Amino acid sequence: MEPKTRRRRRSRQLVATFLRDPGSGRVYRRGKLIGKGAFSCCYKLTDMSTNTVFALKVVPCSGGGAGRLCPKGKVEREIALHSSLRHPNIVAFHGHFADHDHVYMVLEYCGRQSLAHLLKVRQTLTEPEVRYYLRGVVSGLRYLHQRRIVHRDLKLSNFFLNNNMEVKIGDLGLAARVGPGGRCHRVLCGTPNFLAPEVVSRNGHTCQSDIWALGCILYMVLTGSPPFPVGPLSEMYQNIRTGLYPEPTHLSPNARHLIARLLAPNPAERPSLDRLLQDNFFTQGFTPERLPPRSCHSPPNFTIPRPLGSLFRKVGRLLLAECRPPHPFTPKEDSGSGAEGLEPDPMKWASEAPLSEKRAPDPEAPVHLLTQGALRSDPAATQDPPGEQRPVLWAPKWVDYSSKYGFGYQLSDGGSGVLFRDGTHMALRPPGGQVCYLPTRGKLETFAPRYVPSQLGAKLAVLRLFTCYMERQLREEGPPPAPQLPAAPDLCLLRFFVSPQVLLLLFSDGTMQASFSGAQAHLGLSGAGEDLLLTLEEAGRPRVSNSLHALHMHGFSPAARQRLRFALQVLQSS
Ligand SMILES: Nc1ncnc2c1ncn2[C@@H]1O[C@H](COP(=O)(O)OP(=O)(O)OP(=O)(O)O)[C@@H](O)[C@H]1O
Repeated sequence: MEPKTRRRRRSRQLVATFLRDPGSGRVYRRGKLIGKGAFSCCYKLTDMSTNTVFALKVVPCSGGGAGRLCPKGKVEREIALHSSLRHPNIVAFHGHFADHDHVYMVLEYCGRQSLAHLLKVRQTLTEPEVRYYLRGVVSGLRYLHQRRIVHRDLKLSNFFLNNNMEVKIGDLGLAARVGPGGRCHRVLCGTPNFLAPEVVSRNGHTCQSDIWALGCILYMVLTGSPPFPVGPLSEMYQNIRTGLYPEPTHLSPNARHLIARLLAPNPAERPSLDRLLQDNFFTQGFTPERLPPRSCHSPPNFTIPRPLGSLFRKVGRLLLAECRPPHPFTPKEDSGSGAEGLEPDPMKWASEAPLSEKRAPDPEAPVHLLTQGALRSDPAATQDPPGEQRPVLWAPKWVDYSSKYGFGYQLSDGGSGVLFRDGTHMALRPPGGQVCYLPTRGKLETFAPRYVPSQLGAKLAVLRLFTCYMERQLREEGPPPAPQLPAAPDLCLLRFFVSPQVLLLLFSDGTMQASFSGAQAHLGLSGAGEDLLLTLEEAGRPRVSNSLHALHMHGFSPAARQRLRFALQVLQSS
């Protein structure tokens, strides 16, 4: 017997290296063999005049060709149907021609093969990836169904991926238009363990039979195995008819619920494509806008999901840019005297140039308070928000008087603090008003209010004045803040950045706060490690906190994502 490799090489040579489409006059160069199917082979193909790369599907139409002979009429039906379609999530059909031995279809080249190839490497996919791929598939399938076309062979190997990881439904060899009753001929075709109960029972394919296949696919990509494993046909078909599959208990409740909806034995109970996208599985989890090519080999890293990663990089840059050498604190005439000398002109408080433009302060320059603000701290929530309700410490009010004294803030636990121009920090801690002074980082001095040393009197006066001002002048809308865990005595503000649109604060416990004046919104990152907590708050909406671990598992909701995008836009323009 001839060695296998030699036989394969010879059958491949049967497809010429240069091919001319007599209809268009285009000349193509055949490239390497991509793979072989039951009735066809697929090659890489280059248009000689434009260098565009395509996939060439070659179907033999006489004995001795590239593969098994295709049933008569099948390829013509495939061409007639596929060539009429144009959609970003369907493999594009660019042309066809034939010679004595073969029919050639010039198709869009999908350089990253198919989801079947990907799953073979990865074993299972993460929920955000599955949402991403399914969104594309649903979009392509909706297009087909709107044209009364059922695919009838939806499976992972027919979901192709181009170089940009965009998913494309391909192989329309079994696709057919449904008749007036919404059904195709009552034939048993497709991949056996993805067949819907009505197809197994020979009641014909409908659009809902494709939806069933999506259920099988969802199950398979999340668990790594099909819901109805190949086995004795009668047993498998019985399980399909009754919708009996191993319960994937390790999946999220939303994933399990959607699988159950899709694998409803009664086709009428399966969701439509539009309803499918409204399922909690889609609406309560984050869907990446694109996936990196490396996700073909390993799970993409959603630990800091987009756009959060970019946002924190930007925050980091802005805060570092604000990092100036400490400047001596010389209140001179204001020293120890209390409020009068410091009382700023309220008209000037918000009228100066943004701090992003400011230079190192000139001691002789007139004193203006540059920026001030207040954010609503606890909007009335009428229902439990998704996510967690852990107490989060943040600064709803602030005063920027850094041109002369420092930056003051009030914390949600009722305490307040000032980061002085000389880099020292002083805070008043509730309930007794204990004074916590940090002359340098890591060195904490605490005093009862009456025993503050006289050399710190000026700073205490500034702190008191700021506190008083924030309490009196900067009113919050809505109810007073909810009770909070008190801040640690050594908590201090490390950095701040103020522009007309945004305030950024970085505290010594790693808490980062970004507050957006126009939208009355704020986001914060607090805690550490697995407990890192992202808090989003917006006027009129309940505050939502999510651990980064939960975001890693389930991703952002669309609303949270939108808020983060907004935050990023604001920061980028700062
Ligand atoms: N448009 C395309 N771009 C890139 N690769 C493709 C394209 N179409 C098919 N392929 C690849 O070519 C190989 C053969 O595909 P083909 O459609 O001929 O058969 P199949 O889908 O593997 O099997 P069958 O048609 O029997 O279900 C497969 O590996 C497939 O991933």
